[in-house]
Amino acid sequence: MAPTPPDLSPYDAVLLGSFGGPETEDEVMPFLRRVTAGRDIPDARLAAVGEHYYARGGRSPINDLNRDLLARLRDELAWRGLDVPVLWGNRNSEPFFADAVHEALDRGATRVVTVLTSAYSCYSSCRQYREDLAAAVEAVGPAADGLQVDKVRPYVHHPSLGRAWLDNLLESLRGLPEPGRARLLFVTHSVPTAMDDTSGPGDGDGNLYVDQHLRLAHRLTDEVNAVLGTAIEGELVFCSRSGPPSQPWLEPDVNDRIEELAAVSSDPVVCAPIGFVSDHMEVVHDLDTEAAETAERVGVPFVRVPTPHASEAFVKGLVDLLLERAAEARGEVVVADTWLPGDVRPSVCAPGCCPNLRAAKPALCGSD
Ligand SMILES: CC1=C(CCC(=O)O)c2cc3nc(cc4[nH]c(cc5[nH]c(cc1n2)c(C)c5CCC(=O)O)c(CCC(=O)O)c4C)C(CCC(=O)O)=C3C
Ligand SMILES: [Fe+2]
Repeated sequence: MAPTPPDLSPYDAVLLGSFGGPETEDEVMPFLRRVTAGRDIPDARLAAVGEHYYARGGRSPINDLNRDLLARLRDELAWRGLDVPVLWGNRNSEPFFADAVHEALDRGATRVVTVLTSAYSCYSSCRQYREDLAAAVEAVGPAADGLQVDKVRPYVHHPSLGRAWLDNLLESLRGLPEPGRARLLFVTHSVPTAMDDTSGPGDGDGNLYVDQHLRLAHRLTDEVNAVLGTAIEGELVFCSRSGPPSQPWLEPDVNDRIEELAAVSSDPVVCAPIGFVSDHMEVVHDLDTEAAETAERVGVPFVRVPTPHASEAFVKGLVDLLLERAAEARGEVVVADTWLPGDVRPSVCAPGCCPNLRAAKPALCGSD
């Protein structure tokens, strides 16, 4: 019997949704103001982050990486015989979500399925994207009345993401003279503790953001040790804290932890930035530049594990997630593929999940 051909109906367009970044020096300050509008980010922090961008000619790697991801998503969809427009939109730089909505309408789309470059649950990783999608549809006006925008579930649990990280971790560890002596630091973006406390469906205990990272970190550590026959220890650390010093953010900071570890051992630290899917500024600046310098200063070897971006398994997994979402939209019974213990999050967010702690705003892709 021939296998059933993949079916993306009822969707007639795919949207790759991302954070965005500047591409020229002139775009740096407007981008930073857009990202931090209405937030308590000290001026000194903004100036410092501006310098990270200026040191690279004002160009963040994120948009180029997304152009590449877009091309590979198109190839993978075409390879599976799926002929749909694949659009790209960002929260904080061109093409904005509203540009993507215009393009969807121009291409005759009526129902769009979105996949984000953010895999986790919390306000910054999920609801803020949903709010910005709602604002974009609103800004386009009546022309967008017939357009429905859905998204795939937070995909930290998906086996393809886990396996892409596992492959990259094994390759990095095998490059060391004594892999068993490595210390694994799983790195993600710090957020205010209040944002982590309220992350999740709203009827639970919160802390879903940290919990999802811990589950992926544990599984990866176990798999690595099983394959290599080692007893490597892994832990979760954070990067890119901003906010005023008075506001508590998730800790420990990756640099502080490297210093602490160096005080007791000169074993190598292997940093896997599991909070990110590609090498954007948090990775190339905060890890490859800053954390690498910290490690050098305190005398421990530093290795940074490649992000899943370039992995074929990762792109195939994103297409599997789009197809899973389509089957769900058609009312089929879907058993979500998962690599981690604990609940898979739904693709339609619950009312009040991962709340905006400043102001309630309309959001798409939810049941509220
Ligand atoms: C959880 C999370 C992710 C991961 C999920 C996802 O991928 O979305 C993420 C990604 C990113 N964050 C990015 C850039 C920035 N984030 C900032 C500020 C903030 N991020 C926060 C959280 C997150 N951020 C938070 C709580 C703030 C404080 C202000 C606020 O509450 O909103 C600032 C302001 C300056 C500063 O304070 O650092 C910048 C410039 C870029 C682009 C990098 C590039 O250009 O290559 C990317 C991918
Ligand atoms: Fe950020």
